[in-house]
Amino acid sequence: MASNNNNKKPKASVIFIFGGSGDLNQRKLTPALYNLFIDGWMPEKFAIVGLGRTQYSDDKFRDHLSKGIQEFSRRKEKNGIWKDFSQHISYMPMDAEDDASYKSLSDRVKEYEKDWGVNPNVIFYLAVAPQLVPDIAQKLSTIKLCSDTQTTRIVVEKPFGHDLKSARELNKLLTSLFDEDQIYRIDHYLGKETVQNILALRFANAMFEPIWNRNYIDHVQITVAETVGVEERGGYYEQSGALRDMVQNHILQLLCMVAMEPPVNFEANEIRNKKVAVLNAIRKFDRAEVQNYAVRGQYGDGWLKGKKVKGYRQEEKVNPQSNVETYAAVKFYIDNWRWHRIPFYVRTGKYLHQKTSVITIQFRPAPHYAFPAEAAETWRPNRLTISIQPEMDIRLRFQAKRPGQTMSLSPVDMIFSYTEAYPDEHEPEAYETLLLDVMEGNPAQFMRADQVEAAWEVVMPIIEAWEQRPPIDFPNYAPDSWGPEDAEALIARDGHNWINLPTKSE
Ligand SMILES: NC(=O)C1=CN([C@@H]2O[C@H](COP(=O)(O)OP(=O)(O)OC[C@H]3O[C@@H](n4cnc5c(N)ncnc54)[C@H](OP(=O)(O)O)[C@@H]3O)[C@@H](O)[C@H]2O)C=CC1
Ligand SMILES: O=C1O[C@H](COP(=O)(O)O)[C@@H](O)[C@H](O)[C@H]1O
Repeated sequence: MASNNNNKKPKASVIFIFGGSGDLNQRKLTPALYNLFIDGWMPEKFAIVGLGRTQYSDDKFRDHLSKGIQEFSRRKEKNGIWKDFSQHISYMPMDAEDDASYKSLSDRVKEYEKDWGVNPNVIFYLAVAPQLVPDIAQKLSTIKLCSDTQTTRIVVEKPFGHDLKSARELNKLLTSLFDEDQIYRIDHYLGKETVQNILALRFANAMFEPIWNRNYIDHVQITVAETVGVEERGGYYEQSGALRDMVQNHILQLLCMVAMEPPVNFEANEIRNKKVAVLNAIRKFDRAEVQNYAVRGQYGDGWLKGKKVKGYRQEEKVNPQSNVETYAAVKFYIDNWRWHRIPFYVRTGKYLHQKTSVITIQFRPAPHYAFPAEAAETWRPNRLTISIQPEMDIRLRFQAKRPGQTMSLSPVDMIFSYTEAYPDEHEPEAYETLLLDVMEGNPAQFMRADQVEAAWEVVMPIIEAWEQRPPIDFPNYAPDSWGPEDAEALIARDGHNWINLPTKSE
C-alpha cells in the first residue's frame, strides 16, 4: 500500500481493543495502526482505547505500546510521530466479565460523538482468548453498543472455534447478536500483500485463465514452513496442533485463492461465495482412508541454525507424552470440473529447515518431446511459483536453449520481484491492510460464517481419525529438517516431490 495521497480516509473511528494489554496488540495491532497513521490512512478523528484488567494509566499504557513499536513495527519512532499518534491512545481498566464495566464504554463513545460532532465507526477488536469471546459479544449486545449496524463492527481473532461443532455454536451466537456484515472474522494471511496479489495475477491477466485447470496443471503445492518452534505458546498449541493452527484457516484460504472461479466483481459476498464453493467441493475423506491422504509429525530435540532446541514434548506447558502434531501434510482433491483429479499437496510445520510460504503450480510436461533425451536436464520445467514470504516474488520457470552449438536445454526463471518492480514502495503488514478494511467497512477479505464452517468440515475427518488412532512414532522429525519421512512418501507415491526453493543464502 502506498502513502495515502488521495485524501480518501475512513470516517471517524473509535477502536476499542479488548486485550489491549496483551501480546497481539503490542506486537501487531498498534504497530499496524501506527504505520497507517504515518502513511496518512487513519481518519482525521480517531481514538484507540485499550481494555484489560491490568491497571495501566494512559501514559503507562502508551509507554508499553511504544516498546512494541521499537521492537516489532516495520517503522520505528521518528521525528516525534509516535508522540502525535499516541495522543489518540488511552486505556480503560476493566474486567470483560463484569457487566457493570460496559456502561463506561458507551459513555466513552458518547463523549467522542459530542467532541467530534459526528457519529463515528465504533469497532470492538476482540484480541482475547477464545473462551471470552461469547461473553463479551453477549454483553456488548445487551448494552446495545452494536445496535447501529452501519457503524459498529466486531473483529474476532482466530482460533474461530475448536472444531466444527464449536465453530457452529459461536457463529450461531454471533449472528443472533449482530448482522453478518458487522462480524469480521480475521485471517491475517488474507491481508498479506502477496496473497492479495494472487487475485491480480489470476483475474487481471487473460493469459493464465485458459491454462488454469486440469488440462494444463499437473498438481499444486502449498508450503507454509516455519523455523520457529512452539516455544512459550505450549498452552495454546496443546489445544491446537498444526492442522487447526494453520491448515484449517491460512492454508485452506491460500488454496481457495488458487482454486476459486473468477469473481464477477470484488464485492465481499461475491468473493466469499466463490471461495466457499471451493471449500464445499474439497473431497471429504472417510476416516478409514485418512492415512492415505494426511501425514502428521512432531519435532524432537536437536539443532537448529547452530542452536540446541528442545523437542516439542519438552516445551513449557506441554504434556511430556503429547500426541499433538507440529507438522501436517495433506493431499486434497477438489471435486469440480476445473480441478478434476488434480492433487493439491499442502504442508506446514514448526522448526523446519527454512521459513518460507510458497505456492507452486506445476504444469504438465510438453505432450510430445522432440528434443533428444540428453538435451534436457529436466523434462518437467514448467511451473509458476508464488512466493509469499519472506521472498516476495512470482517466477515462471520454462526450458531455454543454453548458448552454444548443441541443442542443450536447461530451465530458467522469469522473475517478478516486488522490491525490484516497486523500489520506492513498501509492503504493508497484513494487519495494516485488514484494519483499514475494518475501518472502511469492507469485509471481503474476512471470513463469512459459512466459510469458517466449510473449512472445519474439510479438516474434521482428519482430526477425528488422528484422535482415534494415536501416532506410534512421535517425535518423528528433527529440527532443521523438512519434516517426517512419511510426508516425502505421501507425494512420492504420485511420482512427485516437494519443491524446496533455495533461499538467497543457499
Ligand atoms: N499474539 C499473537 O501474535 C497472535 C494472537 N492471536 C489471537 O489473539 C488473541 C489474543 O492473543 P494474545 O494477545 O497473544 O494473548 P495474551 O494472553 O497476551 O493477551 C490476552 C489479553 O486478554 C486480556 N484479558 C484476559 N482476561 C480478561 C478479562 N477477564 N477482562 C479483560 N481482559 C482480559 C488480558 O488482559 P489483562 O491480563 O490485563 O486482563 C490480555 O490483554 C488470542 O485469541 C490469540 O489466539 C492470533 C494471532 C496472533
Ligand atoms: O496464525 C498463526 O500464524 C503464525 C504464522 O504467521 P506468519 O504471518 O508469521 O506466517 C504461526 O506462527 C502461528 O502458530 C499461528 O497461530
